Amino acid sequence: MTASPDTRPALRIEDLSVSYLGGRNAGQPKETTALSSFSAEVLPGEVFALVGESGSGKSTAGFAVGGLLPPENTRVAGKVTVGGKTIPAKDYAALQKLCGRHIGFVFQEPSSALHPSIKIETQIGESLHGKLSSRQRKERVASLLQSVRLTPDKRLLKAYPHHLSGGMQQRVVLAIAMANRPSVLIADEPTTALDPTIRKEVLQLIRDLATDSRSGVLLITHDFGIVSHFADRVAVLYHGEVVESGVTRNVLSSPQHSYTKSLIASARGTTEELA
Ligand SMILES: Nc1ncnc2c1ncn2[C@@H]1O[C@H](COP(=O)(O)OP(=O)(O)OP(=O)(O)O)[C@@H](O)[C@H]1O
Repeated sequence: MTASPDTRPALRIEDLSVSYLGGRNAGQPKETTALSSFSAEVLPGEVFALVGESGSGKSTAGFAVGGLLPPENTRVAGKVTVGGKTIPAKDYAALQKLCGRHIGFVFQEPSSALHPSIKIETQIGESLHGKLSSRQRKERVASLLQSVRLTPDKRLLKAYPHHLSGGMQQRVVLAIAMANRPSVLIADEPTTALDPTIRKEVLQLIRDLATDSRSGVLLITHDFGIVSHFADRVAVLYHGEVVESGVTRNVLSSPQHSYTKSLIASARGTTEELA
């Protein structure tokens, strides 16, 4: 039986392995295995967190899904299914074609995702695929801005990124990432660079966008406090391997692995901040 579109995973990753050839720094071994046989499914409308400390391979997983790893020094195996298409992870070009349409990305630094000398209205408008009249384009831009809780007034539409706060910039990046109603949004440390007072709002917005749009969210974070507040399910990554995964509240209430326990213990501050 074929699964109906809404029960089909938003993203399926099967046996994804990634090695970097030649270390990042002098003295590192010639080949670093960053990810070993990683598999995961993100369902429509859910937030699935990938959590681990620095170097555990989280960003590598997100980049691999979008075909965004440097081809000259990576070796990749496995499969990615998104938007109803299954693509070998080593076919970087085919995966890149899905970016912007079936896969949206949000990274840590909003200012580097936005063009510094293009107005907000134009940047969002240009990210919309398909044939649209200029009136339809304007309407979609306004509704996208509203969906990220920004008022689409003239002042914002005609603003350049540097006129906006970091939190507003990240909302604009989210509007662009969601512009073509992607199957999956990959959010890699989306609030790490933001002021602590607005982190909760942006995370709640990502949570609500998943629910409202039925996009799946792959939330990449080092912080179990964020996971505990905003993720439905979680996979814990340690040295490129999943050591534990499950429904967030179950993992939180009875973590099985000592590494998971240490991540939970070190997140107490954020858990309180986000409460
Ligand atoms: N361009 C690169 N060249 C060589 N090794 C790399 C490169 N990028 C990442 N690595 C290695 O791959 C492993 C996983 O790195 P990755 O950045 O995916 O981890 P991460 O969990 O996202 O960490 P962080 O939160 O610090 O970005 C690490 O050992 C890292 O040193």
